[in-house]
Amino acid sequence: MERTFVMVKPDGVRRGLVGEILGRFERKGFRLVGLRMLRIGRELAEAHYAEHREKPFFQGLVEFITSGPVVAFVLEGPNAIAEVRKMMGATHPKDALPGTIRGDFATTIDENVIHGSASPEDAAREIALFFREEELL
Ligand SMILES: Nc1ncnc2c1ncn2[C@@H]1O[C@H](COP(=O)(O)OP(=O)(O)OP(=O)(O)O)[C@@H](O)[C@H]1O
Repeated sequence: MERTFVMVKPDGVRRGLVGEILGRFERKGFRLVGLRMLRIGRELAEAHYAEHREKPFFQGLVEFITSGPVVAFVLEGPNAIAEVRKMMGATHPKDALPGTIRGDFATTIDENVIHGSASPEDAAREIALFFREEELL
């Protein structure tokens, strides 16, 4: 059984897509093991996106992810990391197929609605950044 970290970004929350997105993962059969709504601070944003620190879009990315509440959650299930990324669709919505979350709900790369861990190492790091052990049930 594998766990992954997922986050509905500020654009998804603002647009009222939380229920739709959580519902897709629940209907697929993943188990929700942790859930919180929060406004990300600059420090957490920079830690979460540390791998992109040198990229030209880093400042914009931090501004965006701190611009409003996000909904962060942990899902558990077989191959959860890869399956969730499949359901999210490609990072750039222009490449995301209809039927995926980004394919159905996003048009631009800077506001692409959802984040999901890319690897087991990322999942462990991101879950620990957002949740205490006792918050995962
Ligand atoms: N060229 C870009 N311009 C603006 N934002 C970008 C660009 N490339 C990536 N991003 C933003 O940075 C995030 C992380 O990029 P990454 O390449 O890790 O994609 P990802 O792993 O599919 O996305 P995420 O980490 O959000 O799940 C993207 O989701 C997007 O919001």
